[in-house]
Amino acid sequence: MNDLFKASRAPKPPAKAAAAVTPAAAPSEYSAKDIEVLEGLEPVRRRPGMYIGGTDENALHHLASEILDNAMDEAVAGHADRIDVTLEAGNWLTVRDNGRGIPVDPHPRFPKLSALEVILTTLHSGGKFSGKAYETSGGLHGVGSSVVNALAERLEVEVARDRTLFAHAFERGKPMQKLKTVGPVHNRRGTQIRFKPDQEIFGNQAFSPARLHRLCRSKAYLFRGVEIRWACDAELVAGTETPAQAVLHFPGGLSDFLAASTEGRSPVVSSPWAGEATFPEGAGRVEWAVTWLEQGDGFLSTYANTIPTPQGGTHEAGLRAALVKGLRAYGELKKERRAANVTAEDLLGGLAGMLSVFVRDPQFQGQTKDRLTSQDAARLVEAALRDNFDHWLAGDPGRADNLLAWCIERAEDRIRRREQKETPRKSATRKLRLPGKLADCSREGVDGTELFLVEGDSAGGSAKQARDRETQAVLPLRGKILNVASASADKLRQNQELRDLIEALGCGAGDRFEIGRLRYGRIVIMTDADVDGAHIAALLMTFFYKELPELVRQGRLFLAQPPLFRLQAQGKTVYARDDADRERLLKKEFKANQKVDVSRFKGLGEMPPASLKETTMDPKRRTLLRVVLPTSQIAETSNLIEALMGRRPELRFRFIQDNAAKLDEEAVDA
Ligand SMILES: Nc1ncnc2c1ncn2[C@@H]1O[C@H](COP(=O)(O)OP(=O)(O)OP(=O)(O)O)[C@@H](O)[C@H]1O
Ligand SMILES: [Mg+2]
Ligand SMILES: [Mg+2]
Repeated sequence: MNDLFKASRAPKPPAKAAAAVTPAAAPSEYSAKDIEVLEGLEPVRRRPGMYIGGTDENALHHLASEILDNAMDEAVAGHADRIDVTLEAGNWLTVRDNGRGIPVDPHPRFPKLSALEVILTTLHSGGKFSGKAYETSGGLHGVGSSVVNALAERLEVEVARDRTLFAHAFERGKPMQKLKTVGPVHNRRGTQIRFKPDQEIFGNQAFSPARLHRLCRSKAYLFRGVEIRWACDAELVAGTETPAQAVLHFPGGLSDFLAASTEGRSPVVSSPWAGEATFPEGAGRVEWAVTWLEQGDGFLSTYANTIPTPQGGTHEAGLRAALVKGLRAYGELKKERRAANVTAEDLLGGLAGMLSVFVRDPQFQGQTKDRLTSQDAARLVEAALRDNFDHWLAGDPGRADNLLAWCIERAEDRIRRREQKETPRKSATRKLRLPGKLADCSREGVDGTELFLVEGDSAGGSAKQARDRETQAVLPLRGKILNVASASADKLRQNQELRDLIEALGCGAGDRFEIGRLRYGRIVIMTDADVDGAHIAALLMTFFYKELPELVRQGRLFLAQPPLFRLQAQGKTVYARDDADRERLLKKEFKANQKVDVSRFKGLGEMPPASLKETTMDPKRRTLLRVVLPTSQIAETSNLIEALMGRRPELRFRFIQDNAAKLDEEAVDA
């Protein structure tokens, strides 16, 4: 600060020289006097972006993080075990801890000021530079609390230390008076900071209770030695899911966090990989909890000294390395050559996990700390996790084999997609282009092969796991496909979903249809057992009827019959197609007084792959409906389809239902 002060007094250039070069008041005049040196907290107010990444909602919440991080640092250092976070009406936020309290004695370098005032009004002042007062803190730059102070309309601090309560208040970074000694206190110690973000900087934006509550919850998961009490003005959360009050304390740590975050989603492995380890030579420690999800996207949340690092960094790199190397080594052990193809992307795509490190003297990118850059973290994390992962894999071979098979499948999907992209370039003559989301079967030709058309990516994920990879291919179609009967030929050709479908079939459509190039023996429409599903099935049937009638004529088009209900009682499970079927099965399959557990599938994506296979896909056990158009009725059918699909959308559901019923008599399966 003193250096800066001196710099602002830099000698001015001689007035004469300046006048000789440029006429006074010329617009291009630019000299040393234009160079400003901002003092105290002024730079923070002038350029908030440099300290909190902007002035948007994220930046606003960053203020809360800074204050909470300081309290967490105090807890992680072992001096506090309780933090109260309170959001009041008017956008006032209070964070109170029961730690040591910010020092209030006069600062050796600025004897007229308390350390508290120096901390809050001077950038780069703090107790976390040397690692003496804190071992593994999230704070390191010594700017956090002063930045918050600068950007707060008003900030009030209370410090309870040595049985005395002290108070100090600031407005936009400026002290309102000297530090006040309020008087003696008992049963209280620590720091309380209450502040309201400055509307001059943030406009009308206000703290989001949901976001603050989430933040507090994740901090409590990250450090089991702390209890965070969340409280919020009841009106701010009325009608929302955010509680007005909550006690957040999680002795299970990250494992609890992971369980809560993946509730209701089915994992690939029977139990997560979780644990903790300390780094050698007191360099810190690491805690993690990781699982893999059968469907949908995963997530990896990483933290360093309880600070979220959404852009990852070196700790994440260490985790990736441990996972990939560990899995490949396991593959080698199992003599599974394909494991060598597995990359971090294959492993991480469906991974759901959390990684939290505590390291000394962390390096982050910028004050918002979105990425950890400490070089040694990668090595420390990899070394600590690698052994543990190897043990976990070896400890339960069934679980490890599942994971390996799942990763190999993803690797092969990825390689196939890449090859498909490259094929047209390589061989212009063969011209085999397949849509990226098609999961093809390994057998070639129409003999015994089937293409399943499924509704949406999540059902697609289930179907891919439930299929027989040799003979069954899966193509997920997104959303409602175009209504073919009322769409122009041009529009039809532009529709991506239909183009993908035609590409997958290989035989062209309309006048370019060539049955000899058909790639599958059967095409099976597999949609959810609900109105939407029926609608999509109807649209697809119409499409085949209009564009690929030969396939229908040859009896290659089918409707799958996924169940809507699962009925379970003591070791017995049966599946029902609809309400009537359910009632029938309840009477037929179970005793009258038996307690039967009936669950309804919301969609195919919700069905465990094993059930989907058993009920709907496995050729030995399923029922398929063949779509048949007797030649004599083609003219009539054509009218019907035009009428239903072209102009009367409300009748679509009836159409498919009626037809399904009619077709039932023709139910086939070879
Ligand atoms: N709740 C608290 N309890 C005890 N000391 C605190 C508390 N909050 C802040 N301090 C002290 O004030 C100092 C300055 O805090 P500030 O947030 O400005 O910087 P920092 O935490 O050191 O680093 P960063 O800028 O990375 O947050 C801290 O280093 C710590 O010594
Ligand atoms: Mg801090
Ligand atoms: Mg400071």
